[in-house]
Amino acid sequence: MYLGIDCGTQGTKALVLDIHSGRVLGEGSAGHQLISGANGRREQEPADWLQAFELATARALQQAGVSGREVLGIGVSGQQHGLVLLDAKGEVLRPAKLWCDTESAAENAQLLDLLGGESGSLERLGVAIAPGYTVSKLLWTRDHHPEVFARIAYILLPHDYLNYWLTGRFCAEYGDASGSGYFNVRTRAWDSQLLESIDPSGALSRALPELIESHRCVGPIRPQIAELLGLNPRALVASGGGDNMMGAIGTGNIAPGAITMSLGTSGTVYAYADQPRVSPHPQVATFCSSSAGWLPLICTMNLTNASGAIRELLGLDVEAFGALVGQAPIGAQGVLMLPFLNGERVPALPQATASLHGLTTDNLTRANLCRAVVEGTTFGLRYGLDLLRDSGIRSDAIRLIGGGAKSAPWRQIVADIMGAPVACPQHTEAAALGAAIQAAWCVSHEQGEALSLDSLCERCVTLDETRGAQPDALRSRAYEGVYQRYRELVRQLQ
Ligand SMILES: Nc1ncnc2c1ncn2[C@@H]1O[C@H](COP(=O)(O)OP(=O)(O)OP(=O)(O)O)[C@@H](O)[C@H]1O
Ligand SMILES: O=C(CO)[C@@H](O)[C@H](O)CO
Repeated sequence: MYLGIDCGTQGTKALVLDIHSGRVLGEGSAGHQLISGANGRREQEPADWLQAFELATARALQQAGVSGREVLGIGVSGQQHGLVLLDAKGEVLRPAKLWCDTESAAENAQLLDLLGGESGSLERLGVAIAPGYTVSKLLWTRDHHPEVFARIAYILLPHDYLNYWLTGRFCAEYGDASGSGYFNVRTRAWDSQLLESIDPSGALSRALPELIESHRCVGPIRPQIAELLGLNPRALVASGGGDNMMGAIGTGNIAPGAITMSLGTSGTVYAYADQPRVSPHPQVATFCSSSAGWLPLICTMNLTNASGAIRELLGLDVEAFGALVGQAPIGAQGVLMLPFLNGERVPALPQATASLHGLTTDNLTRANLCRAVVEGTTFGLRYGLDLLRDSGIRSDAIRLIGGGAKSAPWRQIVADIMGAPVACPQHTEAAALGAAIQAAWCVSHEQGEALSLDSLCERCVTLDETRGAQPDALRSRAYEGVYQRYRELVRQLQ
């Protein structure tokens, strides 16, 4: 048995994978609190993640009906880019700023200037640092909390922190590290010099963890944590990775050709690449994968947070919301929503606010509002997919995951807007599944009987034939006009 954990924004999900049958035997989840501020602050207490880890694990084991003592390995997936700061004793110094924090957007702009703009950043790091990346949070901490900054002894990403809690070892792996903004994706090494421009004393560079390969284990679980979680004290903890990297493994996206699209709190679209072919488009992030390759990705910051906001405003549950989306026609009778409630990364509009366009007395209906938010958020993903396509990435078929993928009308809208067939894996908790699969891969290496990741994915990732969607040429054509209107409104905002 392998345990896969995904520490996300809204909560932690856990699942138990039987590696021989490739079946998920049980799943569990537990929520997290979000600390929000009007200035774009989005933070979480790492202690919350630990509590949720414990609860979600207990629930998954209970549903699976297996003893935790059967667990041979644990894989952890985490929200990318979050900043966890520890003091010399390994204690958390302050709440973690998250991937969706835009309070530090000004610091990102400052660092981008230092790097010579987006082109300078692309040339030096292989990625153009964007609001939300870890590096800007370090500069923000220096300028807003100098007393905390002075005590930094370890800099970790969320999943690195959970691995540290599990094993007592400070380390990082390439996939998640590549989203830090102080990592060179071509050479797969930290860019310590960039950190020295934030702190010339060199203390930040010294606080960076050691990097390990994706197929390695961090080490055995600490006895007291094994006892707390009711797990096998000999269980090994895998390198783990960022949630998108793990989602790639959990959708079998570990070779060029496939596209994974996630309709979660963030919207992401990503592919696998076996070379770091850096796109000339600064909004395409050529991250490393957590399967020994690269992961060109685009990320939108407004997806189910925006659909959820409209849904809650109208007092609807997800079923009623989906039914209304299905009732409205393509283009929501002229109602178009730019859903940038949280600022936006792709298109690059960190300071943008959301807006509704084209309202008249005739079209202001609940159904049109629901349709407009789903279409508006999906257009953001199309905008990103166009950038990926323009960078030479194939998108013959889309593997759709995340909460929004549970909605049949949304799946059809994705197929029509992207002009590509959509398939959903059996397990939409792809990041937790990917983490469990990666754990089996890492443990097999540790035991000297290396399994191929390919064969593991083939066994554990299956598609759900009942939840696919095919694009329809007529509908796709109808969407093209609406999408061009979206692009024009985005251009005006830019
Ligand atoms: N049928 C549905 N239609 C529309 N939205 C849905 C549906 N089912 C779930 N959702 C939304 O999906 C969201 C959760 O998605 P998901 O679990 O993928 O998020 P996530 O990004 O993995 O979470 P986290 O932020 O914790 O990482 C919730 O906001 C929920 O309202
Ligand atoms: O910021 C990104 C990707 O760059 C998000 O997808 C987070 O990983 C969400 O957890």
